[in-house]
Amino acid sequence: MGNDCFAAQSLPQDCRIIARGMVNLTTSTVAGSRLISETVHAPICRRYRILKRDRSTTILLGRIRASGRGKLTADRVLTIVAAVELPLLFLSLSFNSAPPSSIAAAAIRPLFNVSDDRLTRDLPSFPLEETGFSNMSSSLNPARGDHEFFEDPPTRALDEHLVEFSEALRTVAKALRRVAEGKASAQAEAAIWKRKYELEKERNSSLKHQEATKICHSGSREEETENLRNESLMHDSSPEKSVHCCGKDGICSHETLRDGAVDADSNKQRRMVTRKASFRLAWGCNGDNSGQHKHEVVSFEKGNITTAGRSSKQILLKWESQPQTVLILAKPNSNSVRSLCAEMVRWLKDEKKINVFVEPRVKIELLTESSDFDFVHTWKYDEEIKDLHSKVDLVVTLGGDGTVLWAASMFKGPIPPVVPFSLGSLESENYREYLDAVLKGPMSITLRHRLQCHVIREAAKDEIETEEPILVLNEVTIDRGMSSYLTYLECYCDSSFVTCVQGDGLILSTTSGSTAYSLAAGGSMVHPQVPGILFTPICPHSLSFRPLILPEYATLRVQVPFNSRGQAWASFDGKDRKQLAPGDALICSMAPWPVPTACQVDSTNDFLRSINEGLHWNLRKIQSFDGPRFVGRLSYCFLKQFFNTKKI
Ligand SMILES: NC(=O)c1ccc[n+]([C@@H]2O[C@H](COP(=O)([O-])OP(=O)(O)OC[C@H]3O[C@@H](n4cnc5c(N)ncnc54)[C@H](O)[C@@H]3O)[C@@H](O)[C@H]2O)c1
Ligand SMILES: Nc1ncnc2c1ncn2[C@@H]1O[C@H](COP(=O)(O)OP(=O)(O)OP(=O)(O)O)[C@@H](O)[C@H]1O
Repeated sequence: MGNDCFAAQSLPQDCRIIARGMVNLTTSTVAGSRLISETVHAPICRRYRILKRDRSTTILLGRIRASGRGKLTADRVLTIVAAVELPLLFLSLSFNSAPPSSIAAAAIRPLFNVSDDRLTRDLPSFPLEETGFSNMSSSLNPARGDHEFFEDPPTRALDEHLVEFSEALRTVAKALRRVAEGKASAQAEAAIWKRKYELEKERNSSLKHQEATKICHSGSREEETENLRNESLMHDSSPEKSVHCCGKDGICSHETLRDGAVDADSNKQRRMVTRKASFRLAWGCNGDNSGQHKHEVVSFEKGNITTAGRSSKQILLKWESQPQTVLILAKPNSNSVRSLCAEMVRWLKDEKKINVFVEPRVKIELLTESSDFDFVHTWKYDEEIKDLHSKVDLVVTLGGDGTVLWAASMFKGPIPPVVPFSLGSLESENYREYLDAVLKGPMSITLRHRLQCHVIREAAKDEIETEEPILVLNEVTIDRGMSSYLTYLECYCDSSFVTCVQGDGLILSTTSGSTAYSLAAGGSMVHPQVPGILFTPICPHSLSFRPLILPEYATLRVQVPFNSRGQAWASFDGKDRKQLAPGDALICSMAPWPVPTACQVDSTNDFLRSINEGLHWNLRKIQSFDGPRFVGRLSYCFLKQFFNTKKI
């Protein structure tokens, strides 16, 4: 429905518009020779009444003062342009004096194409006190209220017609949304296939260079590093030329870097040509550093299904060439972090001969401290962050969990291994030893899965481009924001309806994020290597709404229905809040780029230590024992024996 116009000449003192559905009205009033225009949005009175509700349709009755922000008076001539949005069902006018039939007919005819007779007969009257209009009465039918009016048989016929029309429009809207969602999931799938293709390409090139690798492996590590350096400096070659791969089990990473930028900070103005260090991932048993690669085997022989060996064992990262570039990300506004950062930058440069990147803010801080830090690299424009993953071998974070989240949010695609330095657990004097071990490898890592979120806007349903996907390491939250109403969210999993969330909101969390907001909302704590998506309601207004854990391959859709009383707000790892209007949806699936984080011991040990030390999980006073002595003695003997035989 486009813009329908009607003109109402010689308006009486006050008028009201009753609108069902959403409507934008532009009123232009002529006062003397002046034309005053203003746009009045439908929910101006914010008084909605739900007249009908079923699964697909909710009809809202909104009462709008046509005069909006200014009163209309008899000496003004009013022109109303109704810019009608979906789903407009009904629009009528009523006036406190003068039969309005001709005016209303003029109003309604272009909208609904109904005859004058019908309109005159159907025109309603409403109890005026409800909307704050005093001393107003209908000249047509003063005794009938709006409820009565909507029960009126001829109007009901019109109603049905309009409901049908609205439903047709809703179906079209749904189809368009499905197209947009299809596109979003196709994009995600394309990214996965691209990654697979890249891995396959790397594997093929590794086979080609197997001979070269043999020679490379026969030399010492130092020689290898030296060779690689020389080679990278000598050859301005293509990635394929300079790739070295072992061709063994596991996933190899070989990407070369040609940073053509002139190092402006250096007086030498030399051209920096560095190679991104390659590494190999191997799966083994817990604590087994042999790098044994176990595949999950599901066999089906003679009708018996058996599984042998699980693939998700501790993952080891082995460097195949020495890392040369480290990005240090430091928590702002902390003196201890700042001094540790300066010390670490100097140590990496002087002792390890490693190129260091920091954020522009940190470089300024370092230069304020001493001009010696001009060797430190940084970037000028945010767009340069996009290429950072191809330059950096390792990311070191100095701060807490928030700094790891910050690091993850900087890399909107692949991310190099992250070494988190939590200041509480790792004192500054220990960092050399730990970082030295990490640079040498092999190191245990945890692949922390991220979620990929797409916001699909109802308003942009017919646009080809959707909003950029957002990656989260902890969770995406959809909550009620400032609104005091319950959120009302419809949730679907792979196009199956899951449930409606009525409460403060919903958290879709990764297993890494299971110890963060999801935990506070009653979700379970899940080992980060367990592949899954946590579905945790926030303060649900239901006694039986328990949190769920869904498989990692699920695609979840959270939809704000049209009949939601309030809007919803999505936030990503506690940041970047986005408003979701009725009709908008958020689609969430596992991202193809996990965050590899270095372990202090191994995944399980780190996880259990973090919940015990960080969250004081199940900390309870030990029960006092005052039973008969011999039982105590027995227990003591048993424990003594146990500790003597088992070394823990
Ligand atoms: N009620 C809550 O518990 C609540 C409310 C809002 C946000 N959060 C969490 O805060 C996170 C943002 O963290 P921030 O540091 O930027 O904000 P912040 O500085 O407000 O820190 C929030 C706290 O959550 C902890 N935290 C973050 N991720 C964690 C994880 N994976 N496991 C255990 N603890 C974790 C942090 O250590 C910090 O103590 C959000 O992703 C969300 O999970 C929690
Ligand atoms: N490099 C950075 N630039 C901008 N903001 C950052 C950076 N690193 C961390 N932050 C932000 O600073 C806040 C605090 O960081 P962080 O959580 O690491 O510190 P913390 O709260 O002291 O540690 P913990 O997680 O142990 O409570 C977080 O909101 C995080 O997003």
